[in-house]
Amino acid sequence: MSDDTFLPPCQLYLITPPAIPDLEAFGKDLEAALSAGPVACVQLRLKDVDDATILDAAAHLMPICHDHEVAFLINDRADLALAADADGVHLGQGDGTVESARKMLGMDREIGVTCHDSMHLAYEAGDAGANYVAFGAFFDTDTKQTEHRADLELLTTWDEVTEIPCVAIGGIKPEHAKTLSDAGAHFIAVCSGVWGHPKGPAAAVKEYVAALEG
Ligand SMILES: Cc1ncc(COP(=O)(O)OP(=O)(O)O)c(N)n1
Ligand SMILES: Cc1nc(C(=O)O)sc1CCOP(=O)(O)O
Ligand SMILES: [Mg+2]
Repeated sequence: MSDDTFLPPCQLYLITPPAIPDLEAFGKDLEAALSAGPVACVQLRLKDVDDATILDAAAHLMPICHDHEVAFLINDRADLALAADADGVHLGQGDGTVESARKMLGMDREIGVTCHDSMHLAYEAGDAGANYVAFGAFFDTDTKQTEHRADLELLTTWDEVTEIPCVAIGGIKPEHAKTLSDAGAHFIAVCSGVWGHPKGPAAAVKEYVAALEG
């Protein structure tokens, strides 16, 4: 995700829905989404399911991502990222330390860290060796109950003071993409805006990509 020599200024980062009742059907949606335009990363974010379900979903979805040269990360659990041979893990503030995830995953896998609306948390994550930091929520979202609201200035300041990429997340619709990119986001992370788009995920990806290029 972070070692390409030529990258557009801001790329799309897809988050899966928290429940995937039909893996076959979701795999087709994912294939359509990734065929529609450039996506940097997909994060498997299943909630309230057992480990076997996460590993089964990873085994099904990761090859689709890799066929498109898209990184595949697992949310919350470095141990499952390792067991699934995923490209990395996304850690929240309660999901364990970067240091212990790094010990488990080594240097070749990505570790991203939720930093809410806090430069302090972002510096801590960066110092601990995170590959990216995530700020949010930028907008209202029904995907998750959020307690923090990030602003554009955070992205701009972070972009000015560090080389570590930052992700913007939370209620991001296509019309927000350019503003976040211009402010300094290196990735915009989207769940419902893609999987819940009335015209389907492929149309959604096209809209986000066009907005980012716009
Ligand atoms: C890219 C990205 N940013 C933030 C989050 C949120 O992570 P976390 O705070 O651990 O909350 P949950 O997603 O686990 O509910 C994320 N998953 N991805
Ligand atoms: C998983 C997640 N984390 C957030 C944070 O603010 O840390 S907001 C969020 C939900 C992202 O989904 P959508 O694109 O549907 O709003
Ligand atoms: Mg988490």
